[in-house]
This record gives sequence, C-alpha cells and structure tokens, in this order.
Amino acid sequence: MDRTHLDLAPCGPLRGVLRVPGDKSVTHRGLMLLALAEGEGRLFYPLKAGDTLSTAWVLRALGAGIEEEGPHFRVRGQGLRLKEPEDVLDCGNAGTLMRLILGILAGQEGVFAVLTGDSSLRRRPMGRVVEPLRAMGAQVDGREGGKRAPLGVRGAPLRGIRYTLPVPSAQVKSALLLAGLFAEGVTEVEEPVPTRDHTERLFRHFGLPLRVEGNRIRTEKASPFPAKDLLVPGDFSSAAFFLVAALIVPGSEVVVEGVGLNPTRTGLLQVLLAMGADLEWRVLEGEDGEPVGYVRARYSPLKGVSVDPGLIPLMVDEVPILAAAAAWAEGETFIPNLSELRVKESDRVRAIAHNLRALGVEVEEGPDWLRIRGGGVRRGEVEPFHDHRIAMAFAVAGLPVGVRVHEPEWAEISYPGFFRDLLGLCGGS
Ligand SMILES: O=C(O)C1=C[C@@H](OP(=O)(O)O)[C@@H](O)[C@H](O)C1
Ligand SMILES: C=C(OP(=O)(O)O)C(=O)O
Repeated sequence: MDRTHLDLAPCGPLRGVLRVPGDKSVTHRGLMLLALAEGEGRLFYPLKAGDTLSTAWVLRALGAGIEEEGPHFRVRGQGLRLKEPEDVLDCGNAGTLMRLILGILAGQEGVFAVLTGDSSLRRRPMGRVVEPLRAMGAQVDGREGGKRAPLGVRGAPLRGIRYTLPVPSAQVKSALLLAGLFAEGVTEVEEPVPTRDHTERLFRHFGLPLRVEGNRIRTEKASPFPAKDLLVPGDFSSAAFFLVAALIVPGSEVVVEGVGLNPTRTGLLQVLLAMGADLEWRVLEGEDGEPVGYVRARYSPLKGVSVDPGLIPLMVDEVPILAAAAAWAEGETFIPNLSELRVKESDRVRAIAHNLRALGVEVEEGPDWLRIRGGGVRRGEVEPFHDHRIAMAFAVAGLPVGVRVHEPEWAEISYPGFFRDLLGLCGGS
C-alpha cells in the first residue's frame, strides 16, 4: 500500500488565538472514574482522539454507558462493579489505557478479561504494573511471563501494599492507586520524583480516599461514590507544538487559551525560558481541581541549554518538541535522563535523532541522552515511526523552511485536526 504524506510549505508568521483539544491524561482518567461511579455524569470537552476513543470503547465493553453529547460525553457508571467483557479488549495505541485499566480489572473479583493493543503497545513494558499488582494479589499473566501484552487478568481479592516506584511513571502510580480502591487495607505509592498528579486530583474531585504526605500517596478501599460532572482542560502537550512553532518562525505571536497548566506537566516552559523564549502564562481558574489558563509565545532567538534532568518527568512527552526548538537554537542543547523515552509509542530517542539528521541537524545520541547542535534546519522528509508526538514535533521543526511529513495521520492518536489548526495559524492575521 502507498504511504501517505503531507507537504508543508514554509510557514509565514503564526498569529492567532487557539484552543487545543482536551487533555488526554484527564480524559482517560475521567472516563474510567465515571465508569466506576454511581449514576450519570458528564465529561465536558474531553479529547476525542484515537487513544481516548479506545478507552471509551473498552469501558463500554465493561458495561459503562458512554454516549456522545455534542463535544461532550455522558457516562453511566457501573458503581465499582464492571461486567465481564465478551471479547478481547483492544487498547489500540494507548499505554495509559492498558496500564490503568489493568489496575481496575485486577480488583474485579471473578471477572476475566484479555487486553491487547497495536504492535507498538504490544512491545511496551507491562511488567512495571503487573509485578506490583501481583504483590497485591492480582491474577495476571501474559506474554513473556506477563511483561508484554496480550495480558489476561482475572479479578481477585486484593490487599494494599507499600510500593516505591522504580521508574518515574504516573501510569504505574495510577494503576496501583486504582487497584487500591478495591484492596483491603492501605495502598501506598512512594514516588522518588514527582510525576503528573491528575489521578490524585480526580480522586479528590470524586471524594475518593486519598492522603498525600510529601512523596507518599495513600488510598484505601472505596465505598460506592456518586458521579460528578468534570471539565477537561486543553492539553498542554498539544499546546506545546504551537508554542514552539511561534518561537521559531520569525514574526509569530500565538496565544493558547483554556489550557491545563498543572505544574507536573509544564516543565517545558522552564526549559524554553532558559533558552531565551518570550513566553507569558497565567492561571485564570482552577477547574475541577486542575489549574487552567493561557500561554502566549512570541518569536524569539533561542540559545542552547543543558536541561536539568529533574525536569524531564515534568515534560516527558514534550522532549520531541523541545528537540525541534533546540534545532533552531544557537549553540548546543544537551537533554539527559531520557531512558523512559526508549519505551514510548516509539523509541523516541532514536526517532528524534533520525529526524533531526533528516533535517540536516547534527545530533549525538547516547543511551539516555541527546546532544543537539542548533543553528536551523534544511528542508527534508520526516518519519513518525508510528508515533503521534514525533509526527507533530517534526512537522513543527521543518515549518520555517517547509517539510514533507510521512504518515501524518499518526497525529490523530492525540490530536485530530492538528495540521488544520497549524496551517490555520500560518500566515494568519
Ligand atoms: O499517566 C499518564 O496519563 C501518562 C504518563 C506518562 O507515561 P509514564 O507513566 O510511562 O511516564 C506519559 O508519557 C503518557 O503520555 C501519559
Ligand atoms: C506516551 C504517550 O501516551 P501513552 O503512554 O498513553 O501511549 C504519549 O501520549 O506521548
């Protein structure tokens, strides 16, 4: 079959005000918690894209009623008790879905389910959730002894554990906290470095048991809880592409409104500021537990920096777009602490290095670091490696000079309409 591609002409100054689609992490979690609640609740402005539509599909197969209401979802919960699915549950490309739903299914006593996904998801490490869930009493098996999907799970009585995360992962933390809602006793997760805290904020929103003391997060067995409407903020990870596009195309000024500014997600802003970016942002409201506001970005000559390794977990999905900014900066940018990027939808360290080279940028790739020699890119062809963030980041990297993006449809995993929105700003008034 012929591969698709999209040719983007050099983009004039980006100008305008934009809202990006709903936050992917909050949409996954909002759907799951509403499916476990009693009664009906609405999820306002959720993300409707490949990954989160997989979540809606899986939850329907587990008995939840999920209907579209214009841009929103109306969810009828099952009250902590999900139904046994009739068929295999296809998690598509979504790591967050597979890991979090495993935590929920582990505690559904007697319910049997099989989880699978696309070839990318079947390669990704699942032992990181399966092992601690087994320590709680979960009955899970799968390929390579449960390290990879397909995974089979039969819900069993669970008991709380204390667990220190060996890798910084909000997905592992969340899977254990969700399992903790079904476990006897206390479940405690300790995270050596902070990761996104949407699950904790949503537990509070729904009145679920939660205690946070420093870097220890505790929950315990939940009683049935009522559904409650939830507003999903714009996804900062999607906004990041437009912010960097504005920073690298001369004459640009872009404002992204209604975007989530949870500090566990916005590490990229700190790095871009250190690179000399003209950025301004403000939290205007805290909607249902998540800070929401605007970010303004103006074209700025950027300079290379050495990125603080501690910031990486707070910008784990923004490293590809940071690499695009680094390619346009003067001097060298060093990005450390990238081992987790090797196990995302693609090996993102490799994918970044490949695409930078394809655009004529000098780059050195270490086991868990990248060194990027900036100075601008030349016209070339970029390859998404079946990875939405790579497709969008390298479309932006090539924007000032024009670029061919192969298989641009990968963007639809987290941002349907990305290219329409991007081109809408190019040369806008
Ligand atoms: O919890 C989440 O919603 C996510 C956590 C991160 O993954 P890890 O937990 O593997 O770091 C991130 O990369 C992913 O896009 C979404
Ligand atoms: C890593 C990502 O998602 P997931 O792990 O849910 O596939 C991402 O969206 O960049």
